[in-house]
Amino acid sequence: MKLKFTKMHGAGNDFVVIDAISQQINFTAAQWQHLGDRRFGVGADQMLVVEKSPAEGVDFRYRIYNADGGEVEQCGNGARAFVKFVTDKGLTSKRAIRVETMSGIIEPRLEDDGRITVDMGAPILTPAAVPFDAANLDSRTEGDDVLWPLEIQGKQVWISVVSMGNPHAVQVVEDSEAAPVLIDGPLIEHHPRFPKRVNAGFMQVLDRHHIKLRVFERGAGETLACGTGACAAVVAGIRRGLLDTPVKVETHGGELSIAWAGGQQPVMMTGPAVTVFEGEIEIAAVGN
Ligand SMILES: N[C@@H](CCC[C@H](N)C(=O)O)C(=O)O
Repeated sequence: MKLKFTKMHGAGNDFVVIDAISQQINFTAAQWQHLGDRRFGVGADQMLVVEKSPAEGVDFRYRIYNADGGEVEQCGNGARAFVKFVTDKGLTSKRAIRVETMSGIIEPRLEDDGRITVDMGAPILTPAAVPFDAANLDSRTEGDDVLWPLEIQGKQVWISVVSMGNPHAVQVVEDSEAAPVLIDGPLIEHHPRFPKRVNAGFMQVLDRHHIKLRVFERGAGETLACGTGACAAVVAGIRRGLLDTPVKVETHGGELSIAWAGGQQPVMMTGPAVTVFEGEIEIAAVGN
């Protein structure tokens, strides 16, 4: 079939966005991988699929597939791209949109300056719900946070575990540029303590309102920015007593602003969404 798509990015985290209201989409993992492939397909960190929601009072549903073909629960930068997509395509005239994701309903809002703010909901901090297997581990506390020791190839790193609908392991590093993101990232992603794998964040604190962040994403490798990773890092940093809301998050692809008042308050993420080009690609039948 011929698929119409829009190539977009949010702070360099890039997406193939697909209107599944006017097109019938039922791809295999191999077909998602093909779309995400930077040499043989379009190339993207994630594929985003926009659908109508069957739920009352909800405007849309959007589904998220990582470049490895796996469907996942949440994507912060993707939520902003989604808003620009449905607005630019005339699929809604609302500025505040209720959208269903695999991990629940989020509420993005288009700002006057063109940036998008997303209410990402409250962070989930119970290890089992992340999910993280904390059995027989000796944790330590720092501020209000609980840090867990993770063994990776004979060394120990201390991580905060946070779910923003999807799982994150966040560690504080002295220098994010020198951090072993490409070596430790995949080991953390596949660590047996994370039964659904995990996104691995490496955060450098510059001051109480400013961090640098690199994220090795589950199913996509290191990306230029990760929205849920930025939310998880700021939550961990505030709980550890290192940061105060709001926090500017500097990534390799741009800046995000994250605000969180603590506890069960929602994490608010503001940042850009950009359309790169529109295209069409032939999708061959591969996989089941
Ligand atoms: N890039 C995203 C997160 C996408 C999903 C993630 N790789 C996962 O598997 O959970 C973001 O901006 O949040």
